[in-house]
Parts: sequence; C-alpha cells; structure tokens
Amino acid sequence: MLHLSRAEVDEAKGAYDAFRAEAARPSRKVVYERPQTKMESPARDTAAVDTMFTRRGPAFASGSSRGGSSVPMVNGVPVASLPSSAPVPVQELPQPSPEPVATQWPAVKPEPVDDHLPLAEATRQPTIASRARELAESSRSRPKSAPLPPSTPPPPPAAEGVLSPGAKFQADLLAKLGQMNSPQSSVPSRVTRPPSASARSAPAISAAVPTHSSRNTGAVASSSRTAAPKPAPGPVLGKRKRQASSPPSTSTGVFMRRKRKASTPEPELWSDEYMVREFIHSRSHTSVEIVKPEDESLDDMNVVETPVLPRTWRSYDLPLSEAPPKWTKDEDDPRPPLPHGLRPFVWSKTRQEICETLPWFKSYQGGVYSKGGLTRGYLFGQFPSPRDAFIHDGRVLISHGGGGSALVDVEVDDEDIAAVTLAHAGDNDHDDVDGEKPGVDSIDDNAPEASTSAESPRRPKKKVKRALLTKDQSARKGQVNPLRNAMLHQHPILLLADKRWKLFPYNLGERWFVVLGWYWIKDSWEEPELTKDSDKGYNLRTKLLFQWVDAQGEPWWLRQPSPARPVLKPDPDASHVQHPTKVYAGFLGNQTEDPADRKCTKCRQPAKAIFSQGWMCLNTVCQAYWRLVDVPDGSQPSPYGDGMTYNPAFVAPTTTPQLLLARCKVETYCPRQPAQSQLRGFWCERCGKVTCRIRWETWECDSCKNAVSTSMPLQNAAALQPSSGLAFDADVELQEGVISMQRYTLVVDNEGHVAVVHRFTFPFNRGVIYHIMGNSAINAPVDAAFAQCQTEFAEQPFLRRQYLESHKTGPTALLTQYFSQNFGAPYKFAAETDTNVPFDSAPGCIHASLAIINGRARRVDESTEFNEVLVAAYLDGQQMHYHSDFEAGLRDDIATLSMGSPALMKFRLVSPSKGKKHPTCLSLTLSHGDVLVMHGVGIQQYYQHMVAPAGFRIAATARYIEQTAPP
Ligand SMILES: O=C(O)CCC(=O)C(=O)O
Ligand SMILES: [Fe+2]
Repeated sequence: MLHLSRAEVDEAKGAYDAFRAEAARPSRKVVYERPQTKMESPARDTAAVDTMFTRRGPAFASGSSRGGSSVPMVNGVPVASLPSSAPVPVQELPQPSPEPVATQWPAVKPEPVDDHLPLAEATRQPTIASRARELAESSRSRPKSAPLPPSTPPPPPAAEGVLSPGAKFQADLLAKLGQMNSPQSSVPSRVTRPPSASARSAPAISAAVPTHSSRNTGAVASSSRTAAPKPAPGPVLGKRKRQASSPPSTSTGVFMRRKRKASTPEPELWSDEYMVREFIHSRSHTSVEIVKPEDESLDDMNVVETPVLPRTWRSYDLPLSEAPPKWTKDEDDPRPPLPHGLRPFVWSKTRQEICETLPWFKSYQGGVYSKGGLTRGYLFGQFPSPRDAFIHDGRVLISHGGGGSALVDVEVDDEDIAAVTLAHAGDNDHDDVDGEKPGVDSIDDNAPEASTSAESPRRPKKKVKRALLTKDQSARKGQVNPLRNAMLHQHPILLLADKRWKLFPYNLGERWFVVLGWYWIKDSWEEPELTKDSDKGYNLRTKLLFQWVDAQGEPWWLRQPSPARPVLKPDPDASHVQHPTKVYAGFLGNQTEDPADRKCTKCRQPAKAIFSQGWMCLNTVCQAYWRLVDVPDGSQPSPYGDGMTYNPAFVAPTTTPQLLLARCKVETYCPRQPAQSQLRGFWCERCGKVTCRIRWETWECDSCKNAVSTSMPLQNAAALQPSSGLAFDADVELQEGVISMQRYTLVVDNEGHVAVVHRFTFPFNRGVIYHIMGNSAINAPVDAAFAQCQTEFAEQPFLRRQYLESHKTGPTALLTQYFSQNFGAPYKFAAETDTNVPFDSAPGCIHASLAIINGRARRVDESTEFNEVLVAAYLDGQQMHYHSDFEAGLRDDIATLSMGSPALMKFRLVSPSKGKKHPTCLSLTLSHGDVLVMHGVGIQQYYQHMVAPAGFRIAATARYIEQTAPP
C-alpha cells in the first residue's frame, strides 16, 4: 500500500482548499488511495516472435509452432485492402488560426483534407460535414421531426497559460505523485482525480466522464419534438431506486461500477478529512479518485448494467454505405504523392524494421504497443472506426482503442439499415492491447472484400465484409487501460501510420510505415457501435483524441523540406506556441464552467459537448448514455450517430501541458547511430529509412545504401568452458517409450585423445543422438575455427539474416533472428537460400569446421559423409525455435559443431495439433567444442528440436543432401 505522507496530504489539502474556496462551496475533502499494482504488460506476441526463430517450412506446420495463426502479421494478416467499416469521416472543421505558429519552419499547409481525399468523393460517401448540412437543412424544412441543429457554439477561450486553482491543484498533486514514484518504475504513478463534479464549479476531471470546457449556450432541449420514435424500454438491469434519505451522489461512473460489484477494497481511511483510495479497475489499471464522502451513495442513480439505445439510433451508429474502392497498388491510391522534398523523419517498408529499431513500437501485430501498463506507440491502420478524424492538418487526431474487431458479413440494403451476420467473429479477434499482441485492426485483410450472395427478392441486399467491433472496448475490460493510463499520467505517445491509413492526406508510396511524431492523449470517451452479438445491441468503442506535442515544431508533412531531425526536449518557450483556441477539453477539464448546466439529468454525471449537436451523457452505465442532455427521449434527434459533427471547441488544439513535456525524456524519436544494441535496426539520417540489421558485417540502409560497419568484439575461446559432461535431462511420456542413455568415452583423434559421449537411443527405432563432448585436450582446432569464423565473417559478406520463405515480401516480410549462410550443396528450408555458396568459394573456417565434424562423427558412424554446412550465428538473446530437419533428400546423419557460448538444446515430440504441445523429452547443454550427431530420419519425423544459446554462438551444421532429391 502506498501512502501519501502527512506533509504531502497537508500540502494537497492546502491546494485543494484554495480550489474549493474559489468554488465558494464549503465541503469536506477526501482523498482515496488504493494499493499499487504491478502493471507489467505481458509479452503478447510470442507466437510472432516464435516464427522468427523457426526455420522449417509449411510441410512441418502441424508439428511446429509455425502454424498459420502464429505468423505475425500486420493488422491481422498481409493486407490487400478491405472495405473499412466506415466511410472516411472527413471533417470540415475550422483550420487553425492563420497566425503563423511559432516555429523555425514556415508552415506549408496542405490543401483542405477533403481535397486530398478524393476517396470520399469517389465513393460518394457522405462526410460527417455533409450529413450535418443535410440534417441542418431538413431541420429547417421539418422543424418538428428533424434532428436538432448544431447548437453548441465554441466556448469562450480559457485564459491562456493560466491554470485555474483546480488545475493547479491537479498539476501539483500529479507532480507530487510523480516525484514519489521512481522515474524508472514501470508502475505508473497514481492517477488523481479532482473533487467530484458535485462541486458546482469543481474541475470535473474524470477519466470516465471528463467534462468539456466549452459552455453550451445553445438550447438543445425541445420537448415539442415528437417525430422521433420513443426508445424501447429494453431490459434494464440493476436499476436503482432513489431513496429519499440519500444525498445526491456525484461519484464517477467508474466509482459506481466499483461499488456495484462490491469488489473494490474498502477505502483506507487514514485521516478524518483526507484519505486516498486507489481503484483497481483491472490487474493492470489503477487510479486514484478524489470525491466527497457523500458521493459514495449510489442510491439515487439511474444506473443500469446495459443502457438500451433506441433501435433507430443503433442502426445508424455504423454508416453502412458502400465501402471505399480497394486499392492495393500505389497507382490506385487516389491521394496525391508527398510534395517534392517532404519526407518523414522515420519510415520503413516492413513492420519488423520499425519494431527492431524504435523502442517505442515493438508490436508485430496490432496497432498498440504498451509496456509497463502505459501505451508507448500507436499505429494507425487501414480500418478507421466511425468518426475517426484528421483535424487541424493532423495536429488533432481522433481514433479508437484497440481490440475486439473482427471481419463480419454485413448485409446492406437501400436504406442502409444493417443486418449483421457474425460470420467470422473471433477468427481474427485479437483483443489484447497491453503488450505486443494485436490491438487495433486485427483484421484478416486477405478476406474477400464483398460478395453478393443472399439476394432478397423484395429488397436487394448486398453482403459486404466490414470490420466490426465484436467486444466491448470498455475501460472496465482493461483492454484500453494502457491508453487511458498514458492519458491520465500525461505520457507522450509516438504515433505511426500505415500507408493505408486513409485519413492521411498523401500517398506515401514505398513507405509502408511512417512515424508521425509525438502526441498526447487529451481525451477519451466511449461510443456505442452496432453489433448483433451483444445483448445490448452494441459494443462500446473507446475513442481517443490525440494532440500533437508542441515542442516538436510543425508536423513534418507541413514543413519545408529540411534534413533536420525533429527534436523533442522540454522547451521553456513552448508556451509561446500560439493556437487559435485555448480550451482544455479533456482530462484537465475546464475549470471555469458551472457543471450544473451540463450534467446528465439521469445520472447527474458531467456531460460532454464532443459533438456540435449538444451535450451528451457519456456515462456508459446510465440510462441516458449517448443521449443529449436535457432532451426528452422522444425528442432526441434520430438518426444520431451518423450525422454528428465535432464541436470545434472540443477539437481545438491546446497547449501541451508542461507536465507532459517534462516527461518527454527523449530528445528525438530517431534512434541514435550506430545502434547501441547489435540487434537494433539502423536509422538512416540521409533518407529516414529504418532497416533491420540484415548483414553480419555492416548496418546498411537498403534504400539509399548508406552504411555503417559493425565492430563486433572478438570472443576468445579461452574464456569458454568445455562441456561438464553431465548436463542432460531425459524424460518421455510413457506411451511414447523411453529414451535410454549410455555414457562412454571414445578416442577422437590420432593422438589417442578421448571424449565423453552420451548416446541417447530413442524408442521404436526412431534414431540415436550422439553427444560428443569437447574438452581442453581436443578443443584446440575448435578454438582456431571459432576465431577464424569471427575474422572471416567480419571481413566477407557471408552471414545475413534470411527472409522466411512464407514472409518474403511486403510489409509483413520477416527475417529470421539469427544470421546464417549455407555452404556446399543447396539446402532448402524455411528461410531464403538464394545466396548458397559452393564449397570451393567458402571461407577457410567452413573447411576447418567440416574437418572437425567429420573427425568426430566418423568415430560414431564411419560411413558418415557430408556435402553441406549451414552456419548459424546467434547474437545475445537470439535462438532457433522448435523445428525438424525433415526436408526431402536428407540422409540419416545431421551433425552440429558448437562454438562459443553454451546453448540449451531441447527435444519434444511433434505436436499433434496446433494447440497441443508435447513437453520436452530431452534437454542437453551444448558447450564450446561439442559435436551433436542426430542419426536416423525418425528423430526428425517424430521429434522437433530447438536451440537457445546463452550468448554469442556459432553453430556449423553438416548434412548430406541428395542432389537429385525431388523439390
Ligand atoms: O544451432 C544449433 O546448434 C542447431 C542448428 C540446427 O538445428 C539446424 O541448423 O537445423
Ligand atoms: Fe535443426
């Protein structure tokens, strides 16, 4: 349990008192605390990483971890292009002020977004703006029944650069909590909230229902409206009755849920007036709530488990007109190319290049990369959700939380009312965002775009595939917690874009992935999205508002061409960056509004004016969720979701908070050169491309050929321990027989030196493994071969990481982890082997290694002969995952000489199915100078092996490959 000290509480109390004094309302102050929880994000994409270790081809898929589903993919699967679930919601919103933004770069503004996205026009998709116009017109002609016109003029700007006492209290407390937590800690510091919104002028800073700063001066209520259908009552669960004796509650939605589930630990009261309680929303998300004690009462709340939305609204929550045309080639991309000379500072052709080079994005699948409970990087994929938007030239971006989407067959008819068949729900459903597993847009992009089956005689229907949300992304489920934590803790997030992200105004050509820059999440809310697989008829989609971090200057797509790197340092002058409107719409809330006129009448939680249509209740457990505040149910505008436009005040850029700038510890998102880690990719300062380290002897930009040679320290064999001769562990399931072991010594050279041999006999005549251990008397030639390997491979371009045959091209191309080269007879395995080197062109170390292998292996089987050597060089942390050497044309013996660091080698039976893995049946330690001979095809047919070195290691594996073997 983490406590604030008495002094800290006193200080907080002082700040809070000042704030409350300003609010002119006497009140008690309570601070709650809850236990610190570990917020490590589990490594989620092990399947993806596994794939890179595995070398064997699809023939062995059933028995290896390289089954289809374990393949790491961009946005689910290699993507051509699928219809997005929504038309591109191009927003017609006021552009930033014509006053130049203070930056060293003259701002080059692209044309308005609409002009850059003929996509919307080509598909005749109504934009949100055009819908809004239609709605406005129809409202003029049919005043009684039409939707309400936009009614929320932008609020008066808040005082520039001046924090209200409430905000100061918030900032002070955050700063204090930040100090209390170690900067290195992976556990985010506690999240604070301001006093409950029950204080009439309190800053309503709530993660669940943050308030908006703009004042709603427009009248949205209209009791005379009767045309809209009344919402169906629907199943209302857990409705609470008002109890006359209970004081009005002002707790947040999160708090209400905690109370109802009765799973929140009781608040730890450690002061009469102040206490801090932490709320554990899930294992990985905690926050601190500051509310008045009386706020705990829920009795008078109109709280339901699943608010029911009127059917007509639901139908329109998902715009279901024709999908944009599919384009797979750059020539088909209707957007203009990047203006001459403009280029991103960091870009790549594959996702692996980004993941291996940028510490802020290491997600091989999905669009969200989180670590330590905080999202660090976020990739915009090709599937926007309804109302995603690119606003103010990209300084403000609206997107969605990750996870829960799947490809779904949607039937669309003339009236755009959707009948949804969950045909594939779950197939591609990757809903983990906290970690390296898929989040955003986990969609099978190879699935057919549309089919026209299921024609109805009366009303022709079309079946199209859409990416639909099949699960709630609610904060309650914990999926979006790392994103919310980044917002609440004010951490910057590196935003990247896939070139298929249609909201970006330019065709990015060969640049599949670009880094946009540092952003911060200013606000987050939950929107309902149509579905059929949920009792309530919709799923909750978490929406996020990202804003550009000022200290970077202008976004690169607005700059004049320049080779300069973007720099993000806490900039004391950042506050002079001017924005047209200075309104805090999000987390920090607006400190000047009277919340009374923008609270939901049902739950009395703060409403938000995200959309121009008016203030809405966004408390997902309120009966009035997603409805306009103060507008009777029967008079709510309908259809609602499809015609909404963003409130210009809500999306207006604001100054980056100093606290967030202070957290920007890195100076730039471009990695330092040369890479500090031998495994890291290479960022080319000349062209901005990041490239994996492919070659052993150099880092090379594969776009402009700029190169930096590597300086691998030579590892001396003298420091290496030979085999202890004792390390093995054999076990096998009973029905599969027993592996028996004999231990003996064998003379291995002409001088009569001996080696210890462990002979493992596999059951049912499946084969024999000889583990011939090195020792100091016989290792001299091995030491020499090891040194020779290192010098020769540093000088000549032999070793490289090979592309996996199954992922050779495109944005999902994948390189093996280890570096390898095949010498002698060509050997076809799961990695590319185009670069085979015949023995007569092989370096001396190959001949030396082969001589050692022959010398040892022939002592156990004198007929042994080899015509191929595959060298695998492992850097620290790399390994070769489970596979079998079961290619056609291989003779019985496969022998490996181990050089360098010891390695753990494990065997297991081939997996009977994708999900079922057999346990390890034999594990060995391979030390420097050991030769392991696998004899018998049964060992490859029935077993798999893997090798995990403890550090730098070179293995030379010799085989005999029949040249006439069928392919
Ligand atoms: O690195 C090793 O020792 C094993 C290599 C291996 O299994 C292979 O090349 O197939
Ligand atoms: Fe192998």
